[in-house]
Amino acid sequence: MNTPIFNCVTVIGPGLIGSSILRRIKKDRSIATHSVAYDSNPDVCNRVKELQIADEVCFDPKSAVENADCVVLAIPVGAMEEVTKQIIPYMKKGAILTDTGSTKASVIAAIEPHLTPDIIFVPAHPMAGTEFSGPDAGFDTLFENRWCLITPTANTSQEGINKITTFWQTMGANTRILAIKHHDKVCAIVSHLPHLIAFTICNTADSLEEETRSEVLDYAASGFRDFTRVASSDPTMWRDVFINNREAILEMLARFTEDAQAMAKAIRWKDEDYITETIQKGRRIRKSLIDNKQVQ
Ligand SMILES: NC(=O)c1ccc[n+]([C@@H]2O[C@H](COP(=O)([O-])OP(=O)(O)OC[C@H]3O[C@@H](n4cnc5c(N)ncnc54)[C@H](O)[C@@H]3O)[C@@H](O)[C@H]2O)c1
Ligand SMILES: O=C(O)C(=O)CC1(C(=O)O)C=CC(O)C=C1
Repeated sequence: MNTPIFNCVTVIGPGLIGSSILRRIKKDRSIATHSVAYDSNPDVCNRVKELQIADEVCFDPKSAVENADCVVLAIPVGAMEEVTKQIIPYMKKGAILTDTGSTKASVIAAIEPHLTPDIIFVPAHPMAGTEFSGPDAGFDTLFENRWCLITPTANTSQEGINKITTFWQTMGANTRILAIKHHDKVCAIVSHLPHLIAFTICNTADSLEEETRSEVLDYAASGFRDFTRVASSDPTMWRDVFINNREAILEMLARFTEDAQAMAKAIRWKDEDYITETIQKGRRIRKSLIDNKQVQ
């Protein structure tokens, strides 16, 4: 076997994303010879033990990170600062610290001030997931053929970028380097706004008068059903994403609102061309996702 990328990888927060990384390491030892898991919730630690997806489970952050060559923070973006403060004093010199957070400017701002010069920080974000969370939700093929976006800071070394690129590529992902602000704008439109809309449409349906609300549940066709899948995502994760990428999300929401108003006007004035063109654009986007194998 070739030399593994890392001797020891520690995953902090073995939920959907973290447990998928651990499962992939179990399957492919060229990623790491040893894996460690730690979670602030002891029930999660015990479940990871039962599932046997990590070589070692720790119940405190210090012992979890002290032998790691790479520590992956797979926790909600609002918890990044607190956990960084807990682990930095105990990390090995020259170790890599990386994360999977859905927002990047806020995560970097939370982590960077607490770094010591001997730790290499490589921010990353796998564009893969589901509406489920927790250690039971993960699976080893989650990152297969999906993008992982890497957003180096001015201090990230090329060696660190190369290692994390190989780490994600070995887990099946395609990688791309993005500027931090650009990442947050792109994710605001492709991921954060769709979730905001899904949560909101479900709330709107729920606040209808009783008679209509029960019919929503009885007759929900696939259009509404698809929104409910996205809307069943984890509240802590999404609360943190909305608050930590608020500028970009509010900008995309303003643009969306303008376009929705334009569509409303076209419907009011029976502007068939505008309506048809808008629907055709949607169909073209769906087709290009299918062509790029990003949906079945
Ligand atoms: N769910 C997705 O689709 C998805 C996709 C890509 C990236 N992400 C990002 O990856 C991260 C993890 O998301 P997830 O869906 O795997 O979440 P998850 O809820 O499945 O798992 C997160 C885990 O972190 C633990 N945790 C929370 N605070 C902690 C703390 N202070 N110390 C230690 N452990 C702590 C929780 O107990 C939980 O087990 C988030 O930053 C999220 O934005 C999520
Ligand atoms: O596939 C889903 O259901 C997801 O919500 C995954 C999804 C997304 O919006 O695409 C969610 C958050 C991320 O940070 C990346 C991926």
